Order: sequence, then structure tokens, then C-alpha cells
Amino acid sequence: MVKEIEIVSEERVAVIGSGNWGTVVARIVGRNVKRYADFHPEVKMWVFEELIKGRKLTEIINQQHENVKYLPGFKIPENVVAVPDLLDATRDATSLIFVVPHQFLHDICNQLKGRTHPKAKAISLVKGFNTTDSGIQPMSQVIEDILQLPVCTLSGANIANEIAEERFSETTIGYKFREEGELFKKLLETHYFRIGIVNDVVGVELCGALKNVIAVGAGIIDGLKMGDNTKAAIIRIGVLEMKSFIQRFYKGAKDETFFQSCGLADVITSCYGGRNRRIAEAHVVTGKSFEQLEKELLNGQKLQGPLTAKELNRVLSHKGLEDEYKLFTAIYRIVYEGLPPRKIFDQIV
Ligand SMILES: NC(=O)c1ccc[n+]([C@@H]2O[C@H](COP(=O)([O-])OP(=O)(O)OC[C@H]3O[C@@H](n4cnc5c(N)ncnc54)[C@H](O)[C@@H]3O)[C@@H](O)[C@H]2O)c1
Ligand SMILES: O=P(O)(O)OC[C@H](O)CO
Repeated sequence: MVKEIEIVSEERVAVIGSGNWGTVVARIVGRNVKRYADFHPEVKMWVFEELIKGRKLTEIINQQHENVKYLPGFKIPENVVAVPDLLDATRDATSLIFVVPHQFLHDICNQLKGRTHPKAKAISLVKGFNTTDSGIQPMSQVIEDILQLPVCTLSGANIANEIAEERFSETTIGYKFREEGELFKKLLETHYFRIGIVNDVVGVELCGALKNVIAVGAGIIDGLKMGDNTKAAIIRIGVLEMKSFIQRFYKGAKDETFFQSCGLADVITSCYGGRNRRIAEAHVVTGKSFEQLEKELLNGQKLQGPLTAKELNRVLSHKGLEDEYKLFTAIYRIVYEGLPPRKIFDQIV
């Protein structure tokens, strides 16, 4: 039984993750905690430690106030402290913000098991999910199951660098307890980053996970130089498969969620500006694997689309549903089975 939400008079915040999006979020939160008396003015940011030209990334961040690897060129407020030890970063925190690539979340939660603050609550900004043969395991569920915390989700049309540049964007928080949704909205919203909230924790995050697979499809079309009509067709088919899959495997998903920033808007931005789109296009043009291109072109940043396509296919194939999700299946085959990209059209008609 997950404990009830309890908001304390001075919430202490930890950001778990410091990649491209994680660092943008830490900058926002670092500024917001200074605006409101109900947050402690220091934010701890857990950093997966690595050496940059012989120096520890945490030391660089704490001395230069810049994440030179994952968000170069943007200052981080001085009240955001980079911490290499996960338990040190989170021990006192009553508000935990999870923003790591989804493949690392399970391990991180296991390290935190039984060691979080008794009044801790969490929000997951992670886009991805795990699967078993019988179905899906949303990332919020992983956090809730292992840490026994109430968990919100945040997902939207949010290319990190554009938000770092303070260009107007929207996002969506999914909540179970409205009070918790409102708390995280206060902590994360700015005049250029507007937050809508919906009572649909899992619907919000599943849109964020599946749009990454559609974005791989869009990148394949870009690589084939098929033009905008074809790309629009792939997006349309992808949105239908996304909605059908979510409503099949998660009965609580609300129709309105698909029209929030986490739904259609995120599909659009990802299919035009995201990393998954870019690497998929490069795959078609160069013939190199996604894994190799991720290493060559992303400087440590991680793709979520190919892994999600694999997780997805595990469920679809196990349940005999590949024919109902032809686009998702074609994308999986291109990424993992060497299907020539141009064959995508044979697969989806
Ligand atoms: N970048 C964006 O524009 C964006 C926007 C919205 C949501 N997201 C989502 O946010 C999540 C985090 O993405 P990001 O962009 O902040 O990260 P990223 O892809 O930029 O960086 C990868 C991160 O993983 C860390 N890492 C590497 N190996 C690790 C390990 N073994 N254990 C733990 N951490 C390790 C790296 O230190 C780095 O912080 C993802 O689910 C992503 O889909 C990203
Ligand atoms: O760069 P991508 O493809 O990981 O997408 C980034 C964000 O999720 C867009 O909302």
C-alpha cells in the first residue's frame, strides 16, 4: 500500500539525473525554490559521475555552474549542487524528481529502496517503459512499487535545449492526488514553461514513451526523402497505434490526455526536432546501426525510441498483436532485424 501524500512546510528537492533534460529541469527548479518560501533554497542534483578531460563532472558543475557535457552554454543556478552519491543526493529530499534514461531507472530505484525520506513523494519525467510478456510496466509503477511512494508524471512537447533558451513551451503533469500535482506544478512551472495537469498518471507517461517510436518512424521517412505527405501519414498511423496500445493495456487512460501537450504535441515536436528522429534519418542515410550512431552523434546522450520499440515488440509478439500494430512492428524490424527502411511501406498497408 503506497503511503498518503504529505506535503511538508519546507519541501527539500532532489533532481535524480543530469543529462540534457535533467539539467534544464534542475535550472528551472533551482530558480523556483528561491521564489517560494515553501521550498528549501538548495537543490541537490544527482550526477552519474564521469571524467571530462580528467576532471570530475560534479566538480566542474559545482565550480563553473555549467553542465559542460550535457547542456553546454547555459548557467546553472549556484543553489543547485551536483552530488555524485545517489544516497547523499536524496536522503533528505521530500520531493524527488526522476529524470534519467528509462533503462537506468530500475537500478536507481533498487539503490534507493528503503532509504528515501519518510515524507518523500516523486515525479517521473522519464519517457519509456518496461515490459513483461504479459504487459507493460510504466516507469511511475517501477518507482511506486520499489519505493512505495506516491508518484506523478510529467511529459510534453519538450525539446530540452529550446526550454533552456526559454522559448514558450507547454507540458503535462499526470497526478493521482491533486495536491501532489499542484505541488510539482508550482515547483516546475515558469512563464515560458506552462503546465497543464490531468488526473491520469500513466496515460501521460505512456504517450511520452510511445511517441519516441513514432519519431523513429518519422526519421526513417526523412532519411528516405519521401516528403511531408508521407511523414504526415506515418504520424497519423503512429498516433492511432499509440492511442490503441495505451487504451488496450491501460484501462484508465483518458481521451483528453491525448490532446494535452504529452499527446499529439509531443508526437509533432519529436517527429520534427528530436534525437530519435535525427538518428533514424542518419541510419537510413549511412546504413550504420542505431547503437553506433548514438555513440558517434549524441556525446553520451541516450535514445529511448529503439529500446521502447523493442519493449513494445516483446508484448505485441507474445500476444499475437503484431498485425494490429503494423507501424510499430515495422519500426522494430528496421531497427533490430535489418529490414530495409524502404520496406516500411509494404509492412503498413
Ligand atoms: N533531452 C530532451 O530533450 C528530453 C526532453 C523530455 C524528456 N526527456 C526524457 O528525459 C529522460 C532523461 O533524458 P536526458 O535528456 O536528461 O538524458 P541524456 O540522454 O541527455 O543523458 C544521458 C544521461 O544518462 C546518464 N547515464 C549514463 N550511464 C548511466 C548509468 N549507467 N546509470 C545512470 N545514468 C547514466 C548520463 O550521465 C546522462 O546524465 C529520458 O527518458 C528522455 O526521454 C528528454
Ligand atoms: O530528443 P528525443 O527524441 O529524445 O525527444 C525529446 C523530447 O522527448 C521531446 O519532447
